[in-house]
Amino acid sequence: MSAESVTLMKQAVAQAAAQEVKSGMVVGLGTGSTTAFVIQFLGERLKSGELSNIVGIPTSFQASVLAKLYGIPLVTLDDVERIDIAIDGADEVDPDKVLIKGGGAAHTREKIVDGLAEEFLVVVDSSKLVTELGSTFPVPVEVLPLALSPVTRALTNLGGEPVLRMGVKKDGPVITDQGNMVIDVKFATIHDPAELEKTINNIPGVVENGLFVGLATRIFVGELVNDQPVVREIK
Ligand SMILES: O=C(CO)[C@H](O)[C@H](O)COP(=O)(O)O
Repeated sequence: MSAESVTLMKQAVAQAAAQEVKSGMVVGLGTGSTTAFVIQFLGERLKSGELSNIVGIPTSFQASVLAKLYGIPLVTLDDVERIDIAIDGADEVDPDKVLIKGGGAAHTREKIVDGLAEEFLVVVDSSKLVTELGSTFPVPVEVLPLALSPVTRALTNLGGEPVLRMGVKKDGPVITDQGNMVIDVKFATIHDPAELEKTINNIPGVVENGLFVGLATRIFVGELVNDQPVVREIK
């Protein structure tokens, strides 16, 4: 599929998701190329007066920069008692609505914000739908730098193939917004994602992993039908 087609699907699903936000809502702002469009569309709705009085909670430096660019007022978790809706992307979505996230190394803050939201709306293009979790994407694990070696060994002992994520246009590893590193772990199969999520997080030095189990409430999928972008919701 061409890059243009994927962009069309991302824009369509982002537009549909942005319509789910109502005036006065506290909105979790996800990270990635799909949610970048969501933030843009929310900003446009605010500017046109169609939407008013929303505030955003960013899940990353990227989300915060985009929100400021598009005029969405930002607050922190200290300022609000609830998050009405969080809209975020994913790297894989399985039939049970279990996700792998963290392609942008933002899964730690994403899990906090998305997990607190009354509604967590996932926005993906159809390429992210998988029948077997972990078949196309490794599980990202954020780790404190001092614990890199023991955590890597522990992940190997769990049956994974850990690879330290390296920067692009930057020598050395990717550094997260929290100042940590990311190990991408490929598992041959993931039989019990809930158990694996807990087991990985139980390794001393692990901050958070990208398995999102039981958090997504709605999934919007953008796809192309007869070359036209359409959006469907997975029930
Ligand atoms: O989890 C994420 C960032 O940590 C992203 O939501 C995920 O990687 C999907 O990104 P994109 O919309 O660019 O495909």
